[in-house]
Amino acid sequence: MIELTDVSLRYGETAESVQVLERLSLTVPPGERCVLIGPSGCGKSSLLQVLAGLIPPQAGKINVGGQAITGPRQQTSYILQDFGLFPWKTVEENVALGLRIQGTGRSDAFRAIQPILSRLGLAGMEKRYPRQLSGGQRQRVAVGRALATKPDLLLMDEPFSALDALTRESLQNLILEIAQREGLTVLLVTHSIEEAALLGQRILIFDGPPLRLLDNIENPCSGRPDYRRDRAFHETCNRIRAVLDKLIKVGDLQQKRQNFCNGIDLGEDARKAPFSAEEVSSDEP
Ligand SMILES: Nc1ncnc2c1ncn2[C@@H]1O[C@H](COP(=O)(O)OP(=O)(O)OP(=O)(O)O)[C@@H](O)[C@H]1O
Repeated sequence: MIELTDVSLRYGETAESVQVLERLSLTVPPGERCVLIGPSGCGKSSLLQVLAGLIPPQAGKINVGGQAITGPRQQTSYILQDFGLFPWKTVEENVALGLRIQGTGRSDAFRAIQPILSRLGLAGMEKRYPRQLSGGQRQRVAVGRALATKPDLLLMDEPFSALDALTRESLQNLILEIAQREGLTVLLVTHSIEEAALLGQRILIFDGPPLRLLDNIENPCSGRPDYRRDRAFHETCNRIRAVLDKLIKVGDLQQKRQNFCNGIDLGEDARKAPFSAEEVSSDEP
């Protein structure tokens, strides 16, 4: 179980400082795949980093699996958008890194990761360096490294955004299969509506900063075989899109208001522009 209670985070203390989290509370049950989606800069990555114990919040409590988070936790793995691989380490050294940090000897660690390498289609590539791999293979190494330490919580920050559509799809299927089989709790940040609908049993749509929950969409069919082709999948995509469209509309109107304040645009809609998504009705042009 993940529990955040009244968590606040601010970057910096000057006039330009950003309040990214403001008394944010959130609960994710064990084994749930939860997707976070929202505009760029709203604070999603910051939330993951706080959960990973990489950034201490100024206020509030974070509890993962009954443990208060005050720093990185052994059973939490974190996969970054840029893979986070060490270029000077081979595939097996990169995958075994977490185990080595935990104190496992080199040869034991290499033996332990063999099933994972096979599973990820990386067997035979143990001695290669990241530069000798394709983008999809590099991301599989990152997934392998995250899984090698047998985590119960997997945090992923736009893990597939740099990949081509086919590789992306095959890695989404892989994560889905592993998460279901191992009963992993997953928190995934994405900008892709389809990825959110495919992987998230629950989709949290945020605005910010500070990060604010706009909608919480239950998606119980996620993980069903062939869900991508299911009507329910497209309905979920449309629900997410409708909330995000509303946000974009607010952004556009706020920009017009800003222009109006700066004396650039005297349009009627600028003067009436709302400040938040709640103020925009869904049928507003
Ligand atoms: N180390 C930092 N110091 C100061 N400000 C930061 C820092 N990291 C992030 N920010 C600011 O905090 C806000 C939230 O950033 P964050 O990366 O959490 O957003 P995000 O929703 O993940 O964005 P994206 O989708 O573009 O990755 C942004 O305004 C960003 O500029």
